[in-house]
Amino acid sequence: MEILFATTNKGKATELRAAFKNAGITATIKTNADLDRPPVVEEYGTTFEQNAKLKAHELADYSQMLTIADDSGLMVDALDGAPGVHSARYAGIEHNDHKNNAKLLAELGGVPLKQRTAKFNTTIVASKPGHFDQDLVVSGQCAGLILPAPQGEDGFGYDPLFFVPEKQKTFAEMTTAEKNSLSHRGRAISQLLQKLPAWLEQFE
Ligand SMILES: O=c1nc[nH]c2c1ncn2[C@H]1C[C@H](O)[C@@H](COP(=O)(O)OP(=O)(O)OP(=O)(O)O)O1
Ligand SMILES: [Mg+2]
Repeated sequence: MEILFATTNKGKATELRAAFKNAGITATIKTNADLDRPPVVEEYGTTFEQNAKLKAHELADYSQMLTIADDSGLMVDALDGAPGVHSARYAGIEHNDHKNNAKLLAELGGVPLKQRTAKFNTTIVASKPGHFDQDLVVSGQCAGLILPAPQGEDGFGYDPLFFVPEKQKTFAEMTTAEKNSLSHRGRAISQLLQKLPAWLEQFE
């Protein structure tokens, strides 16, 4: 089986491929980087589900492949749920992981650790070209704390700031397998893998 993962984020692709492999699924996962001139999707939705559908539908139309997309974000309680759906462009137009992390630390300046609670969400949509009314939608969440300084070198995005109390580690201090075992994305992927076989049967 060949699946397009409609993403420009290499970290997401690494995690999804590892999770599929760990579950014994021998699918070939392509991403936007494997396509010739893939469209750039404007993520103007107000929910994770809307943005995941925008990405899945545009790339499914373009590639005519079975396509999945992931829209994720970090909700920080002390910031009333920000950056949320705006997590990728938190630092503005010329955003990158480093600038986004710096902005998050600045916004939380002085807030004590106990009040730095946060939650990650991933929503994954699976879409079949021509059948967007039958999208499969799954989600996963993970609770943690935003540290006052980065810790760890692995992962991507906000990983060095996201501390998981049960493990006493940030996501950036975990292997891909360990992060997948408890992360928002790992949980969403396990939901996806549970539901995918029955969902695919509808189209046979
Ligand atoms: O596990 C994660 N650990 C740390 N940070 C994370 C994670 N998952 C998403 N993030 C960050 C990356 C991006 O700043 C934003 C999601 O934005 P989001 O639009 O879903 O992803 P993206 O623009 O990086 O890639 P794409 O839309 O092409 O799939 O939250
Ligand atoms: Mg994005």
